Amino acid sequence: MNTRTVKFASHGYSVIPRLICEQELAFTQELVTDLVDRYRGSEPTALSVGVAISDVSRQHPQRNPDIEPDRWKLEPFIIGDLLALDSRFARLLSQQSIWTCVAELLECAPSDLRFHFCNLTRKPSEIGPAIGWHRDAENKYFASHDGRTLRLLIPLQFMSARNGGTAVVPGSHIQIDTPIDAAFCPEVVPGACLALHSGTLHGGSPNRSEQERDVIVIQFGVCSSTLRYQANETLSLSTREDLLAFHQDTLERRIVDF
Ligand SMILES: O=C(O)CCC(=O)C(=O)O
Ligand SMILES: [Fe+2]
Repeated sequence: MNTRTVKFASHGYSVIPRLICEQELAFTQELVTDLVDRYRGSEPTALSVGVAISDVSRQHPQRNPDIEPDRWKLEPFIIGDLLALDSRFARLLSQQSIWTCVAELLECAPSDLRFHFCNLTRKPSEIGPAIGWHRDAENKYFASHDGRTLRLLIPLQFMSARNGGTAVVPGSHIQIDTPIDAAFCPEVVPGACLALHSGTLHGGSPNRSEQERDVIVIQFGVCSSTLRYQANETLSLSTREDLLAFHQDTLERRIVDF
């Protein structure tokens, strides 16, 4: 086992430098800009898989103090099922570096890994809401019985405490009663990522800075796990090969359409 895997197992999180290359990052940023524009332009498919800043602010006013929900009905907080909205996200999701890294952290062969889902979670500058303290293992969207899932958070801008970065409580996946006072907000540069163990307590403050904070969240699991909850998202439970084939197919269809 390498040092990163040992540290991840004991701390419950890891900052992985240079997960994706500059070119991949730039491509993903373009896709996200497009997607956010589609949401702001009220495209029904984008709205149907999203949660607006207005929704979260109305539902949890304490998470977004002083923000008037009605002003932000077309500002996305979360956009889910990215592959359904733009098949080009398969290019990011099938990156070899991502699968190698996740297999290492979940201590399995890359062929045993499964993609669960991905989304875009945003804390827009000045109006981004806080995210309450939680453990992903307890979510009712996509979770396994054995807790062997992992989330990668890939920020598209520099992420830190200043712009509502994701704060983690180190060791809280092992020591269940670790106090939240022990939380720490790692700095993550674009192209790097924050990997989270499913049992690690995490959350984050509102973003009142002038910097955007867009994060691509990807959840992975292993093929041997049975699932407690399973969402119906495009290509859920795919292998890397399935995603590559989907991506290839999309490229060929685009060429034919052209
Ligand atoms: O966006 C964040 O800071 C956290 C997102 C998160 O907790 C999750 O997707 O599980
Ligand atoms: Fe989470």
